[in-house]
Amino acid sequence: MQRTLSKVILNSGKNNLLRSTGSLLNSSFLKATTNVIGIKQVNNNSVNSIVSFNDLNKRYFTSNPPKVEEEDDEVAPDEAIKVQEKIEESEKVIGLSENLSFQTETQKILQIVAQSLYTEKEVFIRELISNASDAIEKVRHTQLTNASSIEDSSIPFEIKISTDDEKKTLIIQDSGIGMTRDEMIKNLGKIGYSGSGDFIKNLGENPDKASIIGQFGVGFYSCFMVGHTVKIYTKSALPGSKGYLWESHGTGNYSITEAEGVSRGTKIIIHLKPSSFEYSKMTVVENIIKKYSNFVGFPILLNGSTVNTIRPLWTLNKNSITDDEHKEFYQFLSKSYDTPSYKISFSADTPLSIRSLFYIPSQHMEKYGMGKMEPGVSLFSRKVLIQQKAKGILPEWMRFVRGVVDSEDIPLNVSREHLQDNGLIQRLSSVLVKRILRHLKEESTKDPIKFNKFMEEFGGFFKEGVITDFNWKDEIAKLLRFESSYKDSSSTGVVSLDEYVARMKPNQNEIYFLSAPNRSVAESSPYYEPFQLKNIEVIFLFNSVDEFVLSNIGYFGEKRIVSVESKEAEEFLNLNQEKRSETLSEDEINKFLSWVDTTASDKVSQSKTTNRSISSPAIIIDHESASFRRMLKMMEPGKHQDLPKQIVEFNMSHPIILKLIQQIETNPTVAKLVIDQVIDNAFISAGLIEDNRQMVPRINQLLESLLSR
Ligand SMILES: Nc1ncnc2c1ncn2[C@@H]1O[C@H](COP(=O)(O)OP(=O)(O)OP(=O)(O)O)[C@@H](O)[C@H]1O
Repeated sequence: MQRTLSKVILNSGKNNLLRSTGSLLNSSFLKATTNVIGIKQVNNNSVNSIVSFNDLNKRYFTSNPPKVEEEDDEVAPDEAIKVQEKIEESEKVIGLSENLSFQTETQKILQIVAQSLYTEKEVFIRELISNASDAIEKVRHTQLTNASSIEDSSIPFEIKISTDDEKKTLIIQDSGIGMTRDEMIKNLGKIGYSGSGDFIKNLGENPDKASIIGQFGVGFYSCFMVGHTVKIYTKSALPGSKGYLWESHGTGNYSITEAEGVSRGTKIIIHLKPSSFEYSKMTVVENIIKKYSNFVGFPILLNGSTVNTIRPLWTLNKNSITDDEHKEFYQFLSKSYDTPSYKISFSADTPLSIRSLFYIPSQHMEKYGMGKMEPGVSLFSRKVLIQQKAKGILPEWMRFVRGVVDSEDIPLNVSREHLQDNGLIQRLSSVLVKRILRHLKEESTKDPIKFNKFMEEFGGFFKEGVITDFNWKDEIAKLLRFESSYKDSSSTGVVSLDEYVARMKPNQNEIYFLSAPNRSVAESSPYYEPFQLKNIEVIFLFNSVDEFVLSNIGYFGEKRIVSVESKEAEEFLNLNQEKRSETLSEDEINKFLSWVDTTASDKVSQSKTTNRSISSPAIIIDHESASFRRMLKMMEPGKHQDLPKQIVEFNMSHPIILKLIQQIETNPTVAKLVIDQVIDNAFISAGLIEDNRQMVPRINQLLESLLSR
């Protein structure tokens, strides 16, 4: 029975046969057989009009139906009809079909969308789910504001998706606001943009069509990228609304037919093109839903099971989210197993609509040389994913932040390639960076120990920020932590620049730092000595990059940041120091200095007396930073950098200098050895000597002369 009727229907691809069988189909016989063979729709069409048959014939035989290999069966079916026949649709069309044309501009845009808008075809699912979610949002809102004005108010808010690998169809159904006949014509028949004519003209041959089109609402049309036929059953939520079938091949026309058995909302049936048959497979669709729409706020049921299990936490009231939920969400986002050290939730309505939730991990892998982290923030618009791990939402140095930003001001089709150049994204980014930095600042005062630990782990990113992100360097500087000479039982071991400034001496205008390999070297440095004597705090830097970071900051507020080895430090110390009472006459001093200039001319550019209270005989001032030298060397490993001559200051009260002066004439060989060693020692204190092996023969000579006295 089934086979016989199928044969009749399947052979009915010929127009006249359809006509001749019309009366046969138009009978109670049909009703009796539809359940058996499952071809309700065709039968229903036929029941109601011969015009519909013609329509069907025209639709499926004149607009390039997909080529499908014939089955090796005596009743080899025409796949186009077979697909149509076997669709399980509870709806029945009633009345005549109304044939309508898409607006001219829409036709052109449809063509472009179907051919070139998206490089990834799979996004049509995202677009349709997004529309479904919007439609449910609208009905929910209407119901919340006026419960009586909703048709079928007991239907649950959900999105149902079903795949049929045999029929090569994909159905997406929502229980949303639906559409009236006029709304369908308005919303689906034309592009919702008044200047679309100009738009098409401008589009012309522009190679970047995707980013231009992305500014306009063309989401629905994306289903024609994968479908040769799209049918929509829809019924508006307005009480007393009729149901309709909208149908098109995405070419110039569409039809609208009244239908019964349509439930509130919209049901889209896509008959897939052979090149897109994969979208009739459940696993393929499931992965796409999880990728793009996992956080849509309504349940998405795929073939009966809920797919989106995670609540869109960023849209919820932050007090309603448990720590466990945060942890689960963070782990989902970051694909990790740790607990985030901070969570930052931020929402705003003006000037931009923003719902965001950020997490800061407890550790990162870059420090293990695992390569640069990918950005970790995904961009959503109304809970629909625009781009995963989007570049440009946060600056690159903030790549350790994981999270979600949802802004309904961002169009779904915003060009991903040009996200960073988009003015809206730049504004969004600016607001978000400010909030994250502000939040971290608050955390630093709330729990300084926890914050310092965090900075120990992530400080490198912030330092990168100071160097690479001019816009935020001052704000970032407030979060940096450094070791310093300051000791206090309540101190956390590190200081912020704000804390340093608060402890500055009344006449101190500069922030002083000292680079050294470790604390003990810093504390025994002759450069630190005068500061220690005067009880002036000095920031200790133990990492070559830190000096570079501080020189990039330059000024912290009004306060200049300078090295203790700088001219500025020298001037400050001079101001704060009584002139040393020299034991030598001016003549003796000048004689000594000119002897140094000639004897050590290979290393000394200028010799002077020092006013610093130091216990060393000599010191180098205003020299090239040792850290910079090390960094340059790291950048150009093979290149030898000659050490320039230095300004050396001598402590004319130091016993070595006093005794040396006495021996310049009487014991010139030893005097030369001594002055060379004194100068080298000053170079060592300044961190400028990279290889001290060259000093060994000289030290041996000195020891020998000492022992032979
Ligand atoms: N599932 C649906 N339920 C109700 N109305 C719908 C549905 N899908 C689409 N529409 C209507 O059709 C219009 C056009 O949809 P389309 O996806 O092309 O653009 P859009 O949603 O306005 O913009 P976008 O490009 O951001 O998706 C929608 O604005 C909406 O009014």
